[in-house]
Parts: sequence; C-alpha cells; structure tokens
Amino acid sequence: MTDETLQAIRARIDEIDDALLRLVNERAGAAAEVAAAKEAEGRQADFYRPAREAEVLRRLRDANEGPLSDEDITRLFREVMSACLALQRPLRVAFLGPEGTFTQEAALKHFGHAIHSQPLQGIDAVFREVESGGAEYGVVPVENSTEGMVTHTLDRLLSSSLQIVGEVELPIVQNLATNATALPEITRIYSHQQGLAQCRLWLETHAPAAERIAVSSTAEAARLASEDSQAAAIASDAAAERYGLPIHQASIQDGAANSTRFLVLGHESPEPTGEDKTSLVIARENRPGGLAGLLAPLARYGLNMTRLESRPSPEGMWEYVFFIDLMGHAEDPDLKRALGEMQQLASLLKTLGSYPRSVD
Ligand SMILES: O=C(O)C(=O)C[C@]1(C(=O)O)C=C[C@@H](O)C=C1
Repeated sequence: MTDETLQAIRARIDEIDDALLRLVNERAGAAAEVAAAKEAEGRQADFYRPAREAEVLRRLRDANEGPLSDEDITRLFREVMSACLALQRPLRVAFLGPEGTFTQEAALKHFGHAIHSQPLQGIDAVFREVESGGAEYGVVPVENSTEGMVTHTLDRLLSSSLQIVGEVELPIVQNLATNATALPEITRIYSHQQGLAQCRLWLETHAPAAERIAVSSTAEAARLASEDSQAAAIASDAAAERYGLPIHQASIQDGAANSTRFLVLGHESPEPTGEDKTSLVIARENRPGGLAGLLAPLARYGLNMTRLESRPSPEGMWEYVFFIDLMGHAEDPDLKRALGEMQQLASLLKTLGSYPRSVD
C-alpha cells in the first residue's frame, strides 16, 4: 500500500468518525429527551428500561449485515445505551465482589461500563443492598454448566421480595496465575470452591501435590497468590490482571464449554418483549403424582419449561420446593392462565420474575 492510499483511507476513517461522533451525541440528546419526559411525569424509577434495551439490541442484530459480528454490535450498542443512561444518573449496581470477579464481568456485560458499581462480599449482601435501596440492581451467579446450581442464590430468592429483571450468560475461562516460574515450585493453589471444582482434572494431572485452598472468590485467590511466590490462583483474566499476576497456563477448566448464568435482581419485572422468560418457585404437599399434576397446565397450554430444580423446603424435612424456568412472560395470556391453574393446585407458588431472554 502506498503512503497516498493509506492517507486517503485514514481521511475517510476520520470523516466516518466525525459522523459517528455527531450521531452518538444526537442519540444521547434524544435519550435525554425521553428521560426529561419521564421525569415530568414523575417516573424517575423508569429511567432504566431493560425491555426497551433488549428490543433495541435485537432490532440492531436483525439489521446487522456485518462485517462486525452480532456480538460486537450488541457490545457496542450496550455501551452507547449505558453512557446515554448515565447522563441522567449512573445506575447503582451491586454484585458479588471483590473487583475482578466473573460476576463483575457479567454486570458490565449486562449494564455496560457507565454504572456506579458496588462490589460486595457475599450473595446475601447483594440481596440486602438491593432490598434496602442502597443499590437499584444486583447481580449474582445462579448456575454453572459444570458445577450446577448456586444453591445460596436459590434459597435467597425464596425469601426475598426482589424480582429477577434479567439474565446474563458468560463463558467462564479459568487460568492458573502465579508469580512462580515453574509448576513444581507451587505448593498452594487458591480459588473459589467452584473454580477448584471446574479445574479438578487439570489439577489432578498437573499439580497433584499442591494444597488446594478454597477462598471467598477467584479475585481474592489472585490477591493472595500475588503475595506468595509459592502460591498460584485459579482465576479469570480480569482478576489476574488486577493483581499483576502472570498467567502461567490459560484456559485450564475441564469442560471446554464452561459457562455461568447470572441473574439481575431489581424491584419490578420488565414488561413483555415477545422473547421472555419467567422464573417461579412452587410446592405441593408430598403425595404420589403431586409434581406431575402441578405441571400439567404447562403441557396443556404448550408452554416450554427450560429448567426444573428441587431444593429442600425451609418448611420441613423431606419436603421440597421446585424452581422452574419457563419461556414466556407472566402477562402472556397462555402463561397467565396456566399460572392461575397451577396456583389452585399448589401449596406455594411464587413468581420470581419475568424478564427478557439474554441478548448475547
Ligand atoms: O427508551 C427509553 O425509555 C430510554 O430511556 C432510552 C434508552 C436508550 O438509550 O435507548 C436509555 C435507557 C433505557 O434503559 C432504555 C433506552
């Protein structure tokens, strides 16, 4: 490529950037008009609209002809909306910390970077912060494809008045990060209990003699390992980078397709978007065919169940409650009718929230 050609292309890029600059600011102005109208109607709580954001992203993905991928378009426009929203007031989002956890990554993926983030110690603390109004939204892990359900989150959902307002799925890549120069120097390996479990085979093969120490998060593991040259952490890229810990071996998780699902917690369910999910918890007294009978209305209305999980009931020994995820919104006519019929049969039916399906 000659210097002249390069200069000509760069001049074109500058022109496009100028147009983009004008357009994103024009868009921010329009979003501010919407916010002003909401404020005039006293609907300040409505500034963040997850259903509208899902619609914006889905429409753009459908229109996208490349060369950027749908994932790139989603990421870019999420950040644009995040910045537009922060012009009014940055959202306060609590998540399972400390900084550098996968939950933080999930929170940023869902809300964009223009938020006021509040890393907290423990799932319970995240629930409490949103319940008390200290944060408007919270993000907690709920399910890992290798390790199964995060039972603490399920149990807390049962007792909380919060609603699930969104879901985020994140591929989980675990790394061995350490200041040691060779594997035999490592005598201790820190991680969250889920991180250790997700890399069990790798550890048995490559570091069978090292002591495995479960700590409160993979970020905390990286912090501890950064202070001890005989230690390593199993942690994310973000956590290793945050504590300046070199990655000795990348991507050591046993399942190639290791991913975690996170829930976004808030106070009110978003309105239907046409592509939604509903989560609920149900129970019926223990008798033969009890669960099958309880679920019969779902089959009758042709509703799709994507998850069924049992947990011991807080009410009594050998009693169970069932966590269910369904396709559809609780306000969709068929789902509404089915839920009404299930309510008649159940000793407990609590809707945990209807929310747009994740847009990745
Ligand atoms: O459409 C709205 O209700 C807006 O407030 C605008 C907008 C946007 O930037 O597109 C901003 C924030 C909301 O979360 C959803 C959408």
